[in-house]
Amino acid sequence: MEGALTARDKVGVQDFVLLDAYTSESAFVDNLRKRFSENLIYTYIGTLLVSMNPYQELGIYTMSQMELYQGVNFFELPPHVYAIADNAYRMMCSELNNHFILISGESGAGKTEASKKILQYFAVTCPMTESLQIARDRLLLSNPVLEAFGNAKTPRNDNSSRFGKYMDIQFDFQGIPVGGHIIGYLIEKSRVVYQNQGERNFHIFYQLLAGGEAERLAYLGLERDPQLYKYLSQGHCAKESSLNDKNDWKTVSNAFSVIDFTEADLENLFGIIASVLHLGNVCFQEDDQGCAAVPDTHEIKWIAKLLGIYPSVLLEALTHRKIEAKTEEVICPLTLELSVYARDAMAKAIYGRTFTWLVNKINSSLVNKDFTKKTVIGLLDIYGFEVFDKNGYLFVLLKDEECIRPGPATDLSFLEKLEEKVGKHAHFQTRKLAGPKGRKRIGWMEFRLFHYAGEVTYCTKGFLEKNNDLLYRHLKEVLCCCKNGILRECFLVAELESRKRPPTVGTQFKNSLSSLLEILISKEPSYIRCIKPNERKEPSKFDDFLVRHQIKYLGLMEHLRVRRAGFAYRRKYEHFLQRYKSLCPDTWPHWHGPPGEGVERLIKYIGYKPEEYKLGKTKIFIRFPRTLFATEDAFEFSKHQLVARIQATYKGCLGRREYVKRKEAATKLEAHWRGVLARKEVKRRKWAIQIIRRFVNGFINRNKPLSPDDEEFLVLVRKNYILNLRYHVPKNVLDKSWLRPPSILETASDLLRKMCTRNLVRKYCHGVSAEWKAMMQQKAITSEIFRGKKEGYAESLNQPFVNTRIDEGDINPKVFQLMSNEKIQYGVPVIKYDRKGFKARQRQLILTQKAAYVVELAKIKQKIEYSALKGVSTSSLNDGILVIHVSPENNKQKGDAILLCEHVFEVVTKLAMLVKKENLVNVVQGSLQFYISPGKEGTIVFDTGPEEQIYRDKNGQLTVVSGWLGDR
Ligand SMILES: Nc1ncnc2c1ncn2[C@@H]1O[C@H](COP(=O)(O)OP(=O)(O)OP(=O)(O)O)[C@@H](O)[C@H]1O
Repeated sequence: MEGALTARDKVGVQDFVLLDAYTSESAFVDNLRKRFSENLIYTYIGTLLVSMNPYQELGIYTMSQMELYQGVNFFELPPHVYAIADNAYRMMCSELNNHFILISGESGAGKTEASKKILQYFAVTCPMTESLQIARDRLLLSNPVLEAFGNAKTPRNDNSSRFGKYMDIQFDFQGIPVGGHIIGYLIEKSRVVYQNQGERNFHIFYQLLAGGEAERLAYLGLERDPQLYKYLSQGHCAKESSLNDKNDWKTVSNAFSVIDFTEADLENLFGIIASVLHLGNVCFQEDDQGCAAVPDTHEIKWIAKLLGIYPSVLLEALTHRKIEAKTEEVICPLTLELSVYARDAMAKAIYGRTFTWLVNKINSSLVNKDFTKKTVIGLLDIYGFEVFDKNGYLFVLLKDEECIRPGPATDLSFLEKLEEKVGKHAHFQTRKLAGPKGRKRIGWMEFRLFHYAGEVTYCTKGFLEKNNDLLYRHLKEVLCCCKNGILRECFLVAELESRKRPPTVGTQFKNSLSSLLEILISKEPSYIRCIKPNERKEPSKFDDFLVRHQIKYLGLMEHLRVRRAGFAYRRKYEHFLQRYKSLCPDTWPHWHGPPGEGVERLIKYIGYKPEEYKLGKTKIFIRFPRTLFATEDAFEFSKHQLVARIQATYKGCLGRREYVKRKEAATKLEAHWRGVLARKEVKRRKWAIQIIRRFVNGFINRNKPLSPDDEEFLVLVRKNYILNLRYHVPKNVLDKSWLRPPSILETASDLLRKMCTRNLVRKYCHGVSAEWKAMMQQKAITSEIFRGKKEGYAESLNQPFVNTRIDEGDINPKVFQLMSNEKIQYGVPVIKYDRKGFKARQRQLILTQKAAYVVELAKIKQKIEYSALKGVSTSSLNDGILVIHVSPENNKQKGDAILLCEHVFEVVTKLAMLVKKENLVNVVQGSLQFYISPGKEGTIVFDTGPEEQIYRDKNGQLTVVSGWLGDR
């Protein structure tokens, strides 16, 4: 596609600057025709775009085309309206300045279409955020609404704009369209009440009738047929096949909802539109006095209802006029003609002001409430110049004078005034001033101007009236008091109070122009010149004459000549320097001298040849586009390097900043941490000092009464002692060991020791059986008897007493036998038990029954108590001799028994326990006496020796030798 496009562009030249015969109008037209025949409707003259209306869809406004032109250098692609839009946009973004695109051309040449294409281009290609989409939609949808109210069908253009329009599109710093502002200039109000043959009123009337819902029409008192309305049918083309009013109504209704119109707004708005239609149908009749009267008030009632006025008040205002005479107000009736004038004036006034209200309303929905700095691209679609047979209006200031002149002013007097003032001007002619030849072509009421664009004849009929644009005060008062919300805003009571004459159309136009100039002067311009190829709106038809005519009055040849002869490009020094300063080290990044000198230095550095440029007072002029393109290319190239450098510098800067930040943070952290550590250390040392001090004090005051200084020390001592004691607690009752306490803990230690012993004893006692207990009691008695008295006692402690111990060997008959063998008649009392009691003592030890032993002893006990047991003797040495002393009751009875006993301690203890006699046991040292029977008494000598023995010595004395201790 692109390739094909490029190939087709070879048809003719795409920039008139490249035309060889650039002074020839024919060559110019030829080039246009050639390209037009190939559907190439756009051609450049330098940066100006010439656009031919193709009157057909060419498929050159697609999304892919928009993408193609986005961000591309102006001359790199074939000429296009998108290239103009993109160029302005990119310049605005890069230079952050304001731009406007001026679109001019005759009516029907394609200005409105071009501005719509530009708007769409921005809407599609500019960056967008979700929140700003609504602003974009409103910008786009404001167009159909404005067109419905401000466009109309004319013979030249089915959708002719009947008002001047300037639209600002506002962009934020990122190039996002964020809002807009529209200025409407001088809507053609006269169209509301009158249309020439082949023309229509504004579209909205027809759209409402064709598309409005039945209920809405009924509410407004309207019928669908536009022919029924005088204001819609004068041009005899109310139903135009090329226009689809029904569909357009839908578009407009939808747009209303997006641009924040409320239901009340719409009711008021269509109330006004319907009122205008009803007004047109109000008919007047002349009464007998020649005054105007309304025979049928049907329409009046509808208007009164829709605008909220009393019908009688409205009726009076349409047929009467208030005249202020000194202090009085006089109401006088109007003639039929003046009533018609008043009616039409009212229709024009309410439509005209409603249109202004509409523009303001749209503006308030487009306003961007963020007040950050915006850059704008303005779109100026200026009125199409129309060359009619009769031109009814010319904006000449001189006219104004005639309107406000005292005395009767007529159209003829105006013409005379013109002749008087500008009659001598070469471009002005009237019938009177024309020569005999020209006179035939010009009427009495006409004058002719020789415009740059061509000759135009103007008719002065109705001139003053149109210029006056007067709405009778009476009607104004009525409208100021009406209930319709929109009209209440449009007609303010303050206006009535002002005695100033309202500005004429001419003055309004003049004012608009000067304010427009002010808006434009601060912006960078781009131009689009639209050309209409034929009058019949036919595609592919190229009317040489018509085109030539437009080329002429659009000044295109002139423009081309200037381009070729002069300098293709001119730029203020500041802007040029600002853009290209990066190309020269002296001007980059800042030039501090005058901008002109900076530019000089810059172009010298980049090597401009003298013939390529000229330096003016404030601007540089570059002769050839190629010079500028080369500079631009160099700039593009340097941009990348610059970007890299800026990026590197910026990154470096960021890096350094980050480094410094981190370093500072690290230093802070370090300092803080050190502080924390130091404080901790100080605290620790302080604590240590205190502890040491207390310990020292503790040592010093160890033997003094307790003082706070010793406390720590004591705590430690206590703690240590207690902890140590854990491991040295005695394990049993016999263990008498105990950890030596420090002096301060002696009392505590004693207590603990007692507790411990008690505990061990309790534990021990719990574990002691009855038998064991009994034995222990016996052992206690043993202790009483023998402790410290008899050798071997300590060793005996470990030997338990056993109830079953007594056997034949226990009370050993050995001694007895020893005695009897020696024929010593020692009698040993034999204890015998029979059931009849203690009867006999036999010389026999008959204790065979172990169990009987105790029993026998028990029995013996009683007997011995009664009878003869006097005591028991043992030696203090380590022998087993036991002598039981008995005092015989008679001579027959034997006395003491001498026994040798293995377990002497046990036996003696048990005996003592049985007998219960105090001091029963006698532990003797050296020897003991015994008595068996008279004459048989003797001594037992106890001795120690290396060997145990018992023997009788020569004297018959019994000697008992016990082993040295340790041997047993
Ligand atoms: N680029 C185009 N492609 C296709 N058709 C176009 C193009 N430009 C204009 N037209 C056709 O020409 C008609 C008239 O164009 P447009 O309304 O833009 O003229 P204009 O210059 O704004 O006229 P006026 O000054 O009367 O408003 C459009 O309705 C459309 O049918």
